[in-house]
Amino acid sequence: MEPIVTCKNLTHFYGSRCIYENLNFEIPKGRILGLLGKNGTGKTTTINILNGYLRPTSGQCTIFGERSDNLSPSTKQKIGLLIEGHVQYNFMNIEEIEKFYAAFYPKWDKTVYYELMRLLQIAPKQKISKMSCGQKSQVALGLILAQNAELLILDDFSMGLDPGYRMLFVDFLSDYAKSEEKTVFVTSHIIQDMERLIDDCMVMDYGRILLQKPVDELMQKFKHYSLEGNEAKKLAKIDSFYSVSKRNDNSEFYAFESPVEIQSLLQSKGITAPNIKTRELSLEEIFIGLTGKY
Ligand SMILES: Nc1ncnc2c1ncn2[C@@H]1O[C@H](COP(=O)(O)OP(=O)(O)OP(=O)(O)O)[C@@H](O)[C@H]1O
Repeated sequence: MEPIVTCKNLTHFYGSRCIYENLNFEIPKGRILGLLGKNGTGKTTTINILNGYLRPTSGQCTIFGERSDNLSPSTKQKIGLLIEGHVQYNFMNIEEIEKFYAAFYPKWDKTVYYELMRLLQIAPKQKISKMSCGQKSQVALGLILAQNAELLILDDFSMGLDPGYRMLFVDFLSDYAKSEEKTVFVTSHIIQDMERLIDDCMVMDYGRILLQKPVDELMQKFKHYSLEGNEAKKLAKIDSFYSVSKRNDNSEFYAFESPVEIQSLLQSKGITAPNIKTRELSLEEIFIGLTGKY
């Protein structure tokens, strides 16, 4: 089956500044892809290209088989898009805004909207103007889900939500996407949320893509290693090691290799490490290990 989203050799420059070159990825039907990157690495740029708001400098992006910069109205209807996070019609209440939006979307499914509102304890008569920033985000998310789109593109979906509501929403979205076979592309700065939600991840650094992998594989293979003594200089010369540093009397690094492979790599570089320690990582720690602390 053809993937829902296909990006081939996507390259974008703002003026002479390269955001990235030759980005290739696909999102098969029913998968959730998370785009992770530090501030200003190009996540919103990618979302704008996907939505056809921005034409890439070169390369091509297709959605449901059509070029993203020339989508037909019927294909646009299949895409639910969260860009700003907030609903604008402050004078309406929860029920009124649902009815208003329903008129624009032929496949509108109010059940999912009211289910989410109930879970988040937002009453039907509650006025949007009297809601907090986080509550408004929740309404916006409910309205996106009710569109019953086949592809959901959610930029920074967790903006303004507190930890409890974020977890509620992430679990709700994850169950909903799996049961309805929705395809999802998300960005968020809150990486713990991504760990619970996404199937595949793409990590961006400034000017390039660092990595694309299924999250399970990433979490299984990428580990933190710590060995006694200051060997940071030698370790930094090993290309496959990430974020080599010295901490107190230890040297630390991150790598995809297994402990056995690490031992033989170290031996080949003349480093003896009888007491090397390995630690499994959360997705947030993996992100820091891959991209560095700053
Ligand atoms: N229209 C534009 N013209 C010139 N430069 C831009 C434009 N839009 C974004 N940029 C620059 O391109 C880079 C990537 O921006 P983008 O908004 O895609 O990053 P992001 O990963 O979404 O960031 P954040 O995590 O802060 O939301 C940033 O350095 C930004 O300043």
